[in-house]
Amino acid sequence: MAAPVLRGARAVRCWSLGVGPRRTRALFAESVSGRGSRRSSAAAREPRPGAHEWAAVVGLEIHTQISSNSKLFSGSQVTFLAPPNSLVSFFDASLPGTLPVLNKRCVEAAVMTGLALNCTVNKKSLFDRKHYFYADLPAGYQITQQRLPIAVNGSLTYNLGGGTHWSPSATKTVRIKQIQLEQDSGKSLHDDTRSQTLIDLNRAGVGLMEVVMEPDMSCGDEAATAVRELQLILRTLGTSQANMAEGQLRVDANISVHHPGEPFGVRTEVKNLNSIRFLAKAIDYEIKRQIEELQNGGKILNETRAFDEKLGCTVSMRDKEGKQDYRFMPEPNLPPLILYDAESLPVAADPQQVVNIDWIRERLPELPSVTRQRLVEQYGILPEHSFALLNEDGLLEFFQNVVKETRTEPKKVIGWILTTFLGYLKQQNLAVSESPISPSLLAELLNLLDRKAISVPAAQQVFEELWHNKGKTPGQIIREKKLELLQNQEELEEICQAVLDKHPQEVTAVKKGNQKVVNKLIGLVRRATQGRADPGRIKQILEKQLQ
Ligand SMILES: Nc1ncnc2c1ncn2[C@@H]1O[C@H](COP(=O)(O)OP(=O)(O)OP(=O)(O)O)[C@@H](O)[C@H]1O
Ligand SMILES: [Mg+2]
Ligand SMILES: [Mg+2]
Repeated sequence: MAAPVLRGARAVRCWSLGVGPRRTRALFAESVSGRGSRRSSAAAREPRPGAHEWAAVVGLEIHTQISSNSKLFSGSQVTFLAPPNSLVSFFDASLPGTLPVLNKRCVEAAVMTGLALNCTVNKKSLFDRKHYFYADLPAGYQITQQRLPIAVNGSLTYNLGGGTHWSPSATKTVRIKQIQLEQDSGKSLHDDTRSQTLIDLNRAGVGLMEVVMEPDMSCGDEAATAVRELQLILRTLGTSQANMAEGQLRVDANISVHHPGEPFGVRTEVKNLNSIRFLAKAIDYEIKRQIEELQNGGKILNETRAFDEKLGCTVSMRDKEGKQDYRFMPEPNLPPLILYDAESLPVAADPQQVVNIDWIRERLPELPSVTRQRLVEQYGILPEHSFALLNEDGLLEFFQNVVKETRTEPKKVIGWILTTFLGYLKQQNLAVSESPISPSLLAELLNLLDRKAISVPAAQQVFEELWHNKGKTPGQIIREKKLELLQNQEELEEICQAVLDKHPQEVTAVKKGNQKVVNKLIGLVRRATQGRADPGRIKQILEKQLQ
């Protein structure tokens, strides 16, 4: 049962790609009932179930830069935006006679990432040379792990509903085939005015993890959500900053289409996608293009394509038909990479020289999926809110600090954080760390609201003031602007009566049974008190006066 359910759900998500929801549901029903049931001779003449349907298959290769002060095999520094060619050792420039020296920090990062992604970490892995010729690869080969990578057979779970429409059924898992350690290349900068290419080797030799996923996804939205979850995990671990805009995380998307029940189609590979939005767009475009191509009697070539951001389409770069021969060979200058666990660790081992998998496992931080679950249990907030708290850097800490300092229930605090606070930040494009309001100020404001010293609209007004006038406290603002809630019952009763006296028509309508008009009257009283009266109390008084 699992496969058709998944496929149905996937296709629904992708129906904008030309696979309509009605047809998708039909496919689902057919796949279920068709299984194991004998087909009548009339049915046998009908086209096979799924023959007119298309299913898309997506598999990602993700290159992510390891957070480390130095490169994978040399001591050169790793810094973003350093002057060109200022971070290049003799080894990075491939001078003869130089040898690679493996960076332990990069190995630990790959082990940690592998463990967080439920992989088996190989106690022995191997390095290989992958040859290709490009000006920004001075050695003519890249050191990678082709035969035996550092981690294999993992999984990544993500939720398509994420921060808005979370539901258990939108939880998906993609299998991870392997994680391999490899070197990054340099950068080629094309100078069109002088028609020349300039080479910057600062990035040459920086440590990368290539995370290869199995072809388990089926549209841009799934790929985008999976990559976002991976980014969050990498940042939580501290193994990569995974910032796509700075090139620290780059995605190659492999895409094919086929008729359900038939073997997978020929894949194309869209290289070097550097934003989540473009990743989703490129995949959805490519699925649509391939379906159209096949429907028009064409063929899909096993080719490498690029995404043209301006035109929003993919374009052919080079075909893989004559499969590029990378002439893989074992890297002769690096011995097998041996890792240990508590059991295999030699007694006299120098902790500086060995990597102990168990030691790393014990120090894994709380992973995002566990944090979310804890937040839901601890604070009673909705699962989608737990996603939203993790999606913004520093937001969870801010929320927790507010909760610590206020009597207001976390369930109410979350509303202020996700609607008001985040709304203001977004409007001004600010990070949480740049907020003009501290957690204690917001907590103070919520305490006043909790004590019913002010109304909700007045609290919004105080928030606005706090945001724009640094240095003031909620108490000061309330006094200055006279925003205290009207506590005096007699005064409030007088205001209510005055409103009723001024609006005889509304009074008659209510008396005739039109209860909706009461809301209008409450609004009028609120206006008369400049939002300083509690709506619940106004309602009570009005109802009494209208009897
Ligand atoms: N039929 C298919 N449709 C879509 N994706 C596929 C299909 N078959 C394989 N894939 C995906 O293609 C990717 C293959 O990556 P892998 O690194 O193994 O090889 P490669 O792309 O040939 O090598 P390179 O690292 O040089 O790009 C995987 O992410 C896998 O899930
Ligand atoms: Mg690959
Ligand atoms: Mg590839």
